Amino acid sequence: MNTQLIDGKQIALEIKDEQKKAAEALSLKGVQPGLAVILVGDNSASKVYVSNKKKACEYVGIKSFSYELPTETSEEELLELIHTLNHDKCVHGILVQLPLPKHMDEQKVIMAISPLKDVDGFHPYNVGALSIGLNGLVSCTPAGVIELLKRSNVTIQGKNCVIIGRSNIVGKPVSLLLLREHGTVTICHSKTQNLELILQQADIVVAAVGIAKFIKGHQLKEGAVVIDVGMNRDENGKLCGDVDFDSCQGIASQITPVPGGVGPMTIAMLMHNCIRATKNQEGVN
Ligand SMILES: Nc1nc(=O)c2c([nH]1)NC[C@@H]1CN(c3ccc(C(=O)N[C@@H](CCC(=O)O)C(=O)O)cc3)C=[N+]21
Ligand SMILES: [Mg+2]
Repeated sequence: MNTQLIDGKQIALEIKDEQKKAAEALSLKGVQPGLAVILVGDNSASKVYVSNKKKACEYVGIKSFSYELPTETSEEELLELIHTLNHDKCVHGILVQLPLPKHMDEQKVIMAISPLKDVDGFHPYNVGALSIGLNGLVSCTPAGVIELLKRSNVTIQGKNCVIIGRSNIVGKPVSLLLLREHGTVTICHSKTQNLELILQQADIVVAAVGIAKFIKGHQLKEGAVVIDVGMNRDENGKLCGDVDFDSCQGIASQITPVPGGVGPMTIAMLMHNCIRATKNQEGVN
């Protein structure tokens, strides 16, 4: 079996180019998409992510409004800023970078964002919409996983899809999206018995456990498609996924690398969500 690489960086670029065209079309109608990005505190990883998101906005033609607040900011002040942005006609998307400092209730903050501007798809309204098949904003990483499969010509319908991990930000929404695409979905987690047996049946594996190189090639069915959502550091401090990439060579039919797989797709789908939110709020196509 010749294992094909799923090039997330390239696919993300294609999506950003599509969104750029969409932004140009909006511009001709006098509409300028706007994204507010809020960063509280000085988590160095968060700073890098936020700057990458702003760069993507610039590339696509979305105006970004940046709010960098000190760690000591009160929850009340943050809620007030969100309230102001909810009513700001120039802002179509609001992103509050997570994690927030410990003295803030993340759920409360997310719930303060207007569901129409919730480009992260984290608001319970959008999560609920996804679960009953309504057309809300879908969380970026899970949407990126589906987009990678579709653009790599992977059939989801009828396939055994095994998701390792049940988090609210990846495992659960990915399972709902795969179900929406008519996959046969199994969610595995730390209490799952006979994981090896379940994995052996998987046509599509989505790994989102947060353990470096947790899944090995010999556990896969021959020809499985592997999407690695993990972002870990290996023993040498190098970025690596939840899948032992090298051991999957010759066994998987297609596989995403880390970095260069799902990560860039998260940002591309954020751009997609910003354009969608803009069209919805402005009442244009
Ligand atoms: N409100 C909120 N929304 C988020 O979407 C959100 C968040 N908070 N907090 C943190 C996580 C993490 N996240 C990533 C985005 C891009 C890459 C990415 O582009 N990764 C590249 C480069 C990785 C590197 O070199 O460090 C890659 O995998 O190739 C990774 C991770 C978004 N998150
Ligand atoms: Mg990610």
